[in-house]
Amino acid sequence: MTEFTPLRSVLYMPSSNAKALEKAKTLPVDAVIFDLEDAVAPDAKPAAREAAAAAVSSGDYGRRTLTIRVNGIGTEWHDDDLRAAAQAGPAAVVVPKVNSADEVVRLVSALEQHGAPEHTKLWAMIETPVAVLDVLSIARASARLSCFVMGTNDLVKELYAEHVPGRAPILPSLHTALLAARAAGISILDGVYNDVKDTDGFLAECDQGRQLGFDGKTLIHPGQVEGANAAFAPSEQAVEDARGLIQAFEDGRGSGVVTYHGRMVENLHVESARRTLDIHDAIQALQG
Ligand SMILES: CC(C)(COP(=O)(O)OP(=O)(O)OC[C@H]1O[C@@H](n2cnc3c(N)ncnc32)[C@H](O)[C@@H]1OP(=O)(O)O)[C@@H](O)C(=O)NCCC(=O)NCCSC(=O)C[C@H](O)C(=O)O
Ligand SMILES: [Mg+2]
Repeated sequence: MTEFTPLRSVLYMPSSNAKALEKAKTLPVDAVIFDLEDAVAPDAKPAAREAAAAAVSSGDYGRRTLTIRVNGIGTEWHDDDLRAAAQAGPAAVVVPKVNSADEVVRLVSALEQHGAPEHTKLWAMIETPVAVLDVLSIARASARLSCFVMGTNDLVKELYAEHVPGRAPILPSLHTALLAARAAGISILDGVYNDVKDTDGFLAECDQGRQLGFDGKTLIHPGQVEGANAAFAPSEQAVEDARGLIQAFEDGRGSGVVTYHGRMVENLHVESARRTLDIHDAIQALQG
C-alpha cells in the first residue's frame, strides 16, 4: 500500500451538465470536481446540488477521487451546499475563496455537524490576496484540510493582473501557497488553463506547474486530461534514474555520499528518489 493518491488531473465539471457528468465516467482523470459554483447558473443550483450528491453516491466513477465544490461562504447557497456535500460523503468538499484559518475551523465544524464521514476532507481554494498573505495559518488550521487548490482566474482578477504565458504576475502567489502547503504537509493543485484549444500553451503550463512542485493541475476540458496525466507522472527515465540512484547509494553503504552518472548522491537525493517511485507505484496501482 502506498500513501499517495495521484492527483495529476483534476477535472471540474458543471454539476448542471448531465452530459459532462456522464462523460466523466469514461475519462482517465485522477479526480473530479463536481462544481456548484462558477460553472452553474443561479437558477440551476438546486438541481446541480442534487445531481452532484447523486453522482458521488452512485458508485459509477470507479477509482476516481470525487469531490464537490460548494458555493462560497456567505452566499445564499453555501449552507445547503455544504450540508448536501457532507451527507454525500465525497473524498473532499472544495470550498472557494477561503480567506482565513478561522474560516477553515468553522467549515470543518460545519462538515462534522452535518455528519460528514471521516474520509471527507476539506480542500481550500486559495484565490484571493488576503488568503495568499495568510496562507500558512490557513494550511495549518485543521488536520481535515488536505489540499489547496489554486484559483488562478480569481487571483488574476483580484490582483488586476493579466493572464500571460509564464504567469509572472502570479508566480509570487503560487510560490507562497506552495511553501505553505509543503510546510503543512498537504497537497496542492495548480489552477486551470482557460484556452481549451491551445494545447501547446496548456502543456507548457503543466510543465511549469510540475517544476514548481504542484501535485497536479485542475482542468476544465476532457482534452486536457492526457497532457496533465503525462506531465505530473514521473517519466520512464525518471523512474529508471530513481532506481539506479537508490541502488548506487545502497552499494556504497557506509559512505554518506556516492555518485550516480557523475552526480553527487546523498541521503536527501535517495528520499526524493523514493518519493518518485512511490508516486509511480501509486499511478500504476490506479491503472492496474
Ligand atoms: C469550456 C467548456 C464550456 C467547453 O464546452 P464545449 O464547447 O461543450 O466542449 P466540447 O464540445 O469540446 O466538449 C466535448 C465533449 O466533452 C464534454 N465535456 C466538456 N467539458 C467537460 C468537462 N469539464 N467535464 C466533462 N465532460 C466535458 C462535452 O459534454 C462533450 O461531450 P460529448 O458530446 O459526449 O462528446 C466546457 O468544457 C466546460 O464547461 N468546462 C468546465 C467549466 C467549469 O467547470 N468551470 C468552473 C471551474 S474553473 C474555475 O472556476 C477555477 C477557479 O475558481 C479560478 O478562479 O480559477
Ligand atoms: Mg475561482
